[in-house]
Amino acid sequence: MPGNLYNICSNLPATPTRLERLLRDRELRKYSKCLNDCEAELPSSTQDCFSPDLESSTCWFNDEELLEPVSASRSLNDDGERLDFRASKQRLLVVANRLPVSAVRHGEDSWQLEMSVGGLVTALLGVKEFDTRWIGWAGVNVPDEIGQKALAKALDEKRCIPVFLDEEVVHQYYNGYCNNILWPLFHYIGLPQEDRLATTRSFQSQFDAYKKANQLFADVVNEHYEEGDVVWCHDYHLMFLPKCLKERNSKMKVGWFLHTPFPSSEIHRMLPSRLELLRSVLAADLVGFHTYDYARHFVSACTRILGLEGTPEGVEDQGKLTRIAAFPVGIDSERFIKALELPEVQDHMKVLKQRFAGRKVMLGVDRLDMIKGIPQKILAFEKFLEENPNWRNKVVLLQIAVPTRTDVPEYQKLTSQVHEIVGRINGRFGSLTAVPIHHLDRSLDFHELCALYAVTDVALVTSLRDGMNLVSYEYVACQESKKGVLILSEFAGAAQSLGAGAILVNPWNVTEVASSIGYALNMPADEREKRHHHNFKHVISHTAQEWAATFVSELNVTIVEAQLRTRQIPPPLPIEVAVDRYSCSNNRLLILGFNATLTEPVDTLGRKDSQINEWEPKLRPDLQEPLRKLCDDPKTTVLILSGSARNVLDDNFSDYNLWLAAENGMFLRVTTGDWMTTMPENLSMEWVDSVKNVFEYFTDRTPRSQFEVRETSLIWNYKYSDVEFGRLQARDLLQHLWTGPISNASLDVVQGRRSVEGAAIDRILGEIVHNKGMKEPIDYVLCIGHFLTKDEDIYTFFEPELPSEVPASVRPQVPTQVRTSTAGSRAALLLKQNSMSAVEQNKSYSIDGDTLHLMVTDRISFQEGSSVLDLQANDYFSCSVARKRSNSRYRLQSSDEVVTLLRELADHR
Ligand SMILES: O=P(O)(O)OC[C@H]1O[C@H](O[C@H]2O[C@H](CO)[C@@H](O)[C@H](O)[C@H]2O)[C@H](O)[C@@H](O)[C@@H]1O
Ligand SMILES: O=c1ccn([C@@H]2O[C@H](COP(=O)(O)OP(=O)(O)O)[C@@H](O)[C@H]2O)c(=O)[nH]1
Repeated sequence: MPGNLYNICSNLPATPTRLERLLRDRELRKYSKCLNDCEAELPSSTQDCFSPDLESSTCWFNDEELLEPVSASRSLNDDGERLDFRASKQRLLVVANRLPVSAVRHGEDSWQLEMSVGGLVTALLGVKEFDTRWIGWAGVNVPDEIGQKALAKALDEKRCIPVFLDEEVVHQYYNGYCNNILWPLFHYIGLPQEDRLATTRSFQSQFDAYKKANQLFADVVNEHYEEGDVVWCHDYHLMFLPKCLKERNSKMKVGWFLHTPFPSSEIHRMLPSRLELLRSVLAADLVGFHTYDYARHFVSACTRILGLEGTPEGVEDQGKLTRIAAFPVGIDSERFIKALELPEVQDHMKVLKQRFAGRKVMLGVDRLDMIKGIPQKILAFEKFLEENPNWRNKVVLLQIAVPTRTDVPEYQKLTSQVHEIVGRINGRFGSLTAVPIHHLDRSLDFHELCALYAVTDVALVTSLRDGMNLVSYEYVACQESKKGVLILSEFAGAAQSLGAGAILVNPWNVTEVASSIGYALNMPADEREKRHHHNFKHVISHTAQEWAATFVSELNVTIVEAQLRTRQIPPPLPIEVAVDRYSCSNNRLLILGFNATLTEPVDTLGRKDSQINEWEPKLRPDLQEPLRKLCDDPKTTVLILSGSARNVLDDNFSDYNLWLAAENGMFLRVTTGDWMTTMPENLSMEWVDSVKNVFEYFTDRTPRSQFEVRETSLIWNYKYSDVEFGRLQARDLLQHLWTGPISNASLDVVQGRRSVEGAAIDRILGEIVHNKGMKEPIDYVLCIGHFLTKDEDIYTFFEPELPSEVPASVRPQVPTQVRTSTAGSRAALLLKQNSMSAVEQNKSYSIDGDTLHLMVTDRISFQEGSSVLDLQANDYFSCSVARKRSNSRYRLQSSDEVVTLLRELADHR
């Protein structure tokens, strides 16, 4: 989950870390909710917050409830006084293509507002903690001023603000670019197959309209924006919006959330406007997705297509970090549960039960969209009937297919296709008195839908891809008494959350879906109960309210962090001084990066995607001579520290007398010796937090799995979980770890019998000191490299002035056996007794059945108190190469300047 809440101590330091800020926020929310809940128990006269009217059956939410004005959340201050949060409620501008209501015109200045259908609206209507205004399109063309004014007024009562789009823009932007290009592509359906030239032309004009529409949304946001507002942009319709907003006001807090899947970068790269869209989204401060998979795809699109740096936190471009995280949405479960008690809903339930007495009822509720897999669902049902004649008069499928995007030709084709299949099957298996499929081409009101959810035996969700699928959540919420079975597509985001209780299916496999129908219909009561229980627990504890609160909280914290981490551009390295101090010193350590430091500069973006991975760095020829001289100087130790693989360093440096650390320090060797493995032990907190987030996310969604934090490792154990589901989740978890938070970290993931483990160590320095048997302390350190953000700790590792009580978030991670003491302006490196040398920790593997064990052995310890570093502040030079912002003390423009510097040093023995 985003906003990991571990490692929180009660004594918060003066500068709280991100985690601490998030925790405070969450605690405050919980407290506030708790008070609200208590107030809900009081007689209504004592409440000053609005109670939703659930009596309305004509629309989902009544007027006041639609966007409930600020409710009174109360808390106590430190002195026990009551505080009213009303004044401090944060203003939230929700910007989405779709408003929660769609407008129908009844006269020149008269409008009727109807509830919009779709998961985005459902999710956002659950958001009640903020002072919210909703900006969007009312789903209708209003060319005249009188109409626009009247509609704006009607919407204002619901705290909605319209964006007026003319018919042509809607056609090109909404029907065209959004629903005919982005929607199918993001759901892996591909791009439209039309005449090539026509397609190219329409791509361009539709993309232009898309940008224009996004600018119109931005204009309305700007008009209503007040300083301090959070602007939360939603979905694929508004990928261009973050850029438009930030260009106008770089201080605006902008978040963007995608409700659909984000596809693999291989799919995204098909999009002609792939670069522009990614860059525009990255202008946001926080970018959210329903699942880690989608987030990972997005990060890899940014790294592969834009050539940017992916970090565990997000994507970094020239020192600007866009935070990327998973925020799985939920529903307002209480609303559904309470609705079941209402007389209207009870009446509907009674009618339905009578109508289908003696038959099992299966339910499908979808917008009539190709991603929902409606034909596949119906064909599977047909196959089930075909293979199970005994069920033919005993089961019925109710399919609610809400018309959607009806101006898009693909949707029109789908409607005819579905009608045709339903007709054929009803003709084949129906009788004079009953048909096996009841297909409704319309939406239902809230009460009817709740009743349907409550009385049906099986829900069938067969999406071919689906961002989340809230219908599955709603079904579970309404099944507390019946304990019906959920058959759920593994391609819906919800599969990751509800997979423990659902029967997961591949909707393309009609045979599998048909047999799952049989399994569900015959499932014994105790199994149904167990499965339902898992899912119900999840649905009521992961609500839409919590989703929004977490997102906004994370956005606020991201902004504070960005301000904190705004780093100075370091001054140019004073080469003369560096050389002068070098010549005065007796035991020097030179830590040199490789890529972009000792190699020719490479322009990543100038090369094609496929070339990025293939390029192999080569030591600059003009560096060979100075480097050899430096390596041969007995007073100088040279360490090449690189992300490159061992063979790359071997190829370039085998002939030199120096130390090589490959794969970001995972492997180490002196060129006269063999490669050794360094076993990560001291975890960088940044790294650990991201991994914990992932572990927590999966633990939360995999019943009976646990995760454990050990001194040197994190373990996720699913041996008590359902075997199949556990394996499935482990696979997703692993995949996410590899390509996401740990893609660049120095650690190993080990898969044992049903467990996933990771650990990290950085002890290279101790090994060098030990191996060389240094008698004199190191009195000069020069560290230069094009180290990326995640590796920048190397620059501050030796900082003599570093205060010892700096908060963990800004303190460089110092291995436990290597500590800098900060007496005066000197740093002393002490190696403590019983600490292990990195190199003496040898990893060995053994395979036992399907278990891979990893063992660590230690052999050597250092003498207590031996001081190996005696560094004056002015004998330490950390220097970044070709980076705009950095934690280093100095900078060099390019590797050309590195050549100049190393030549000079080589000439001063
Ligand atoms: O606004 P429409 O064009 O009529 O379409 C309705 C909505 O469809 C999509 O919903 C998605 O959001 C849900 C909630 O996050 C999610 O559960 C579902 O899987 C998605 O398909 C679309 O993303 C929305 O923008 C539309 O409003
Ligand atoms: O007649 C209907 C049928 C469905 N829905 C709602 O539409 C949403 C569908 O959301 P989901 O996430 O399942 O898919 P989406 O349509 O957003 O792709 C759910 O909240 C349903 O309750 C509705 O309002 N009226």
